[in-house]
Parts: sequence; C-alpha cells; structure tokens
Amino acid sequence: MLFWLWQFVRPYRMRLIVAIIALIATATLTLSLGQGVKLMIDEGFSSQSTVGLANALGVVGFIIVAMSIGAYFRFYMVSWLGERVVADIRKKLYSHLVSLPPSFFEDNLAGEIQSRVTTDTTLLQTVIGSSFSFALRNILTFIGGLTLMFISNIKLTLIVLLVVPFIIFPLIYFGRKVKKLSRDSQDKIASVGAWAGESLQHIKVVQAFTREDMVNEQFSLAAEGAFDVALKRISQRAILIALVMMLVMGSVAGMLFVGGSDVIAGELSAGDLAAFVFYAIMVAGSLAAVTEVYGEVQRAAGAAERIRELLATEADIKSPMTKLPPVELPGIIETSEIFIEDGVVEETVTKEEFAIEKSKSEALIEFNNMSYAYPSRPDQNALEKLNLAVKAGESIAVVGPSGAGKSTLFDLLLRFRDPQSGDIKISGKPLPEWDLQELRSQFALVPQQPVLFSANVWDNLKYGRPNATEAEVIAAVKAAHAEEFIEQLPDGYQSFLGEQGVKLSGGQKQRLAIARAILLDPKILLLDEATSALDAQSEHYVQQALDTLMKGRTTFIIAHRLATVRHVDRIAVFDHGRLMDVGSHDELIASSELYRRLAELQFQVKEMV
Ligand SMILES: Nc1ncnc2c1ncn2[C@@H]1O[C@H](COP(=O)(O)OP(=O)(O)OP(=O)(O)O)[C@@H](O)[C@H]1O
Repeated sequence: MLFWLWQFVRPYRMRLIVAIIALIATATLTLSLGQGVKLMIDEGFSSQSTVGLANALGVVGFIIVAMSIGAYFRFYMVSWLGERVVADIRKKLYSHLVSLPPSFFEDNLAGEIQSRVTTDTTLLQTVIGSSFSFALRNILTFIGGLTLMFISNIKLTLIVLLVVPFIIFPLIYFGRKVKKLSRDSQDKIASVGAWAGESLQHIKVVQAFTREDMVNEQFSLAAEGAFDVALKRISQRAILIALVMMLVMGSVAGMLFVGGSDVIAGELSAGDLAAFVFYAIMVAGSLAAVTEVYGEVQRAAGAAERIRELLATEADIKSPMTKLPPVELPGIIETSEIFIEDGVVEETVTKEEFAIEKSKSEALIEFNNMSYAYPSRPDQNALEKLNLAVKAGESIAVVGPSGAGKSTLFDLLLRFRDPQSGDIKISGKPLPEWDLQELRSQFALVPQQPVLFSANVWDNLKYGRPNATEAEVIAAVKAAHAEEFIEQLPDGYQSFLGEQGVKLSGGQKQRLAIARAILLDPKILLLDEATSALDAQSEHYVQQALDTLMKGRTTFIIAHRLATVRHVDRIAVFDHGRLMDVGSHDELIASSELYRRLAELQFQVKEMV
C-alpha cells in the first residue's frame, strides 16, 4: 500500500521532508524531557535547592516551547499532506470512472462506486493525515526511548524487553484479521449506501406501492450486517489493545520493583530511576499507540486495495493510440441571424446544403454484417448480422417489438459497446479508428427519458455546448417550442429544476432535451421517441420541435408509435435482433408482414394507409 501511495505523495516531497524534520525534532524534544525530570529530582528535590529546581524548570520550559513550535509544523504539514493527497486520489478516481464504458456501471452499483470515492478515500485521509504521523512519532519515541533506556540502565531495560516477543505475535496475528474484517466492513457499508441511494431515488414508486416497511426492513438488514462485521473488527482490536496494555504495564511494574530496590540499596539515584521510568512509560505508550494505529493502517490498506482495484479497471473501449486527422462529415451549414426588436427575439435562418448533394450516393453510416451479444448473454445476439447503409441527411425510423434491439443499436453507434463481429463505419472509417470524443461529438442523443441535471434551465440547456451565446440558446429554445413554459417558470431561465428535473412535466423535459440537441447542432441525431407518454398538446409541440431538429440531419429515430414514421425517409423493421425489412411506410405495408401487424396493433393502419 505504501508503495502505491507514494506515487501520490511524491509531488509533495518537500512538505513531507519538513513534516519529518518537525516530527523528529518533537520526538527528540519529548524524550529530552526525561533529562529535565532527572535534573529536577537530583538538582532540585534531592539537593533541597530552590535555585537548582528553578534552573531545571527553566530547561523544561524551554523544551516545552520548542516542542510546541515543532508540533505546530508537524500537525499542519502532515494534515495538509493528507488532505492534498486524498483530493488528488479522488480526482484521479473520478476522472477514471467517467472514462469507463456504461457496461461497467451495469455490473457495479452506482452507490457502491460512490462509496469508494467518498468513504474509502476518507479512510485513507485519516491514515495519511494523522495516523502515519502519529505512528512515525511513536516509532521514533520508541527507538529513542529504548536507546536512552539502554544507556541509562541495561539491567532494567532487559526486564522491560522481556515482554516484547509476547506483544509482536498478537500484533501480527490480530492485525491480519483486522485488515480482512475492515475490507468486509467497507464492502458492507458501500452496499448499505447503494441500497439507500436506489430506494430514495425511486421514492415515488416505493411509496406508491406502499413498500416503505419492506425497504425499511431490507435497509435495516443491510445496516445490521455492516454493524456485525464492524463489531467483529472492533472486538479483535479491543483484545489486541487490552493484551498489549496488560503486558506492557506488567513489565513496567516489574521494572519499578527491581529499580526501586536498587534506589533503596543506594545503587541508583532517585533522579536516574525517575528518568528511566519516564523513558519506559514513553516507550510503552508509544508501543501501545503503534498497535492502535496499526489496526487503522490495516483498515486503510483495505480501502486502498478497493481504490486500486477500481483504478486498475481498464476501459475496453478507447480512442486509437495514434490520432488520425479529423473527418468533416457532410451536414448542413446553418447560418442564423438573430436580432432583438422591441424585446422580441427574431431569427432568420438560412440553410445551405453542404456536401449532402455530393454524397447522396455515398453511405454516411454503414453496418456491415454486424452482430452484438451482451456479455451477460453471450449465446443470444441482441443484434444479428446487420447490414444497413444510411446516406447523409437521410432519416431512418427504427421500429420493432420490445426487445428487438433498437436501443442496442444506439449504444453501438455511440460506441458504448463494440460489436463482436462485423463493423460499423461512419464516413468510411470504422468506429474504433475514430477518436472517441470526436466520434461522439457528431451525435446528439435525445433519450426516451430526458436526462436533466440538478441545475437551472440555462445550465441544462448549455450542457452540450457551454460556450453557446445567449442568443443561440434563446434561438434553440424557440425552435424547440419551449420558450413559453420556460418564461412561466418562477425564475425563468434561472429556475432550479431539482434532481433529474423533477420540477418539470414529461413534455417540458422532452422539449428542453430537444432544445439542448438543437443547440449542439449535431450531424447525426439519435432520437428515442417518447411522444407516446405525452398528451395530445404536448405531443404536438414535441413533434414540431422534432421536425425542426431533424431537418437536414442524418437521423435515427426509435419510433414507438408508427405515427412518427410519416416524417421519415425510410423505416427499418427489427425483430429479435434481426433487420427484417427496410422501406417506406407504403412499401412495408405491402411487403412486410411484421410491419403490417405492428401497424394494425396500433390501430393506425386505416388512418395511415
Ligand atoms: N445491459 C444489458 N445486458 C444484457 N442484455 C440486455 C441489456 N440491455 C438489453 N438487453 C437485451 O438485449 C435485447 C435487445 O434490447 P434493446 O434494449 O435493444 O431492445 P429495444 O428494442 O430497445 O426494446 P424496447 O422497445 O422495449 O426499449 C433484449 O433481449 C434485452 O433483454
């Protein structure tokens, strides 16, 4: 663990050196107090001299002042290091996490991962920011004190040392147990957190199904589980502390008996015995302190292990090592002129076809014999041998029964997953040859459940393009037919939307998500249509917003309702991961049995034919 931690501490080694110097200085000064005590007894009490006592006290006073200054530096520097290093680890961990593909988060609970970023790193902070310094100080005191004990009286020292082997063995034995139990304990705490997070996030469902008692019971089971493991760890540590204390204090008592007899026999001065006892108490105290910290270090080692594991998780989807020159996708250049007159925003949009004519014959996006199976279901292809070519500017509706593979198709286009066989090309370049960020910035995704963050309307709109101007944002909002409801919000654009935008209706969220996509001005659009969840008026607005958004862009739209497919160039019908048919609505009604059935099921067929 130390070796691993060193990479984070190394940048701050100057501070570490200052901390260590302060540490050594304070430990030395603490030990030299023993000489002060000897002076006070031999020069003051035993000689019955007030001047001697005052002089000795002066020395002690000086040592105490110097010790306090050292303590200030030691504490400040060491705590600084702890906070700094943990902030760095947290940042590294987080930036690593956001680079991992979504599949990682399907296999690992979000709450559990959060606990690693917060609880585990806090444990490390305690260790670096206090326990290490505490341990080091005590180790130094131990070594220094022991040396001074040997110098002042070998016989008494040997008596004290008799107990050492009896302390070392339990220390190692219990230490290992504590480490294992700490890991278990951290795991349990993480799952308690994950549990609470999930149920609180879906509180409406919990309450609507009146499952409060059940979640309470399950949560208390998890919490009790964590308590049980913690209890085992605590009892191991308690045994260790009691054992060490008994042995150490026993040996000090033995030494006091022998030493006291020597003073009575006149073979040792009272001051020497007092100094020796002082050293012995320091040594025993520091040993006890080290054993206590040892348990804590073991706990932190468990935490470090979990953090290391997470950092070692490799993203299996990465940008290529050698960066290829960027590809300019054919799309539409949109020049908008926005001016404000009498407080009313006016916009004239001039659209130029760019390269689309030229590439009408070429495919912009191609799926070549592509198959994908989810790792958890390797035998069942979610998409099978897909061959499809989509031209620039074309709009494709993706339809099919539930589980047909429509969402999987979007995941593959955004390269959240890689196909096991075949490939996907955009502009003739296979996806793995694209720089990931460049690839994804070609797309705008409007998911079925729009994702809004706990921020105000303005920040949510600018999420994909933080440097958009005010006029651009307003133009996008207008195009998405969202201006009216935003203006009616209590604080307009500054209104806070609550977690996941809970303060908005479904249709309003959808229109914000569309405005966000318009602002992003992508070449390729991925729409997971959600109009089915909306009332007629909201649907009308959302449909209008979508029409504006789709104009001139290459669009994939998952159409849950066949009403949507009226607006598209071609319809791709999927079933069980296979592309069954492709064509216009009329062609498919004539040729595709599955499509006809889907259309009939939606009672749309008469109206649409
Ligand atoms: N993360 C996952 N792990 C394993 N299997 C998955 C995962 N996501 C989806 N599947 C499976 O892959 C298949 C295709 O799912 P997909 O979500 O693409 O369907 P869909 O057509 O979008 O369905 P719907 O219209 O209901 O959203 C389904 O059988 C589904 O159970």
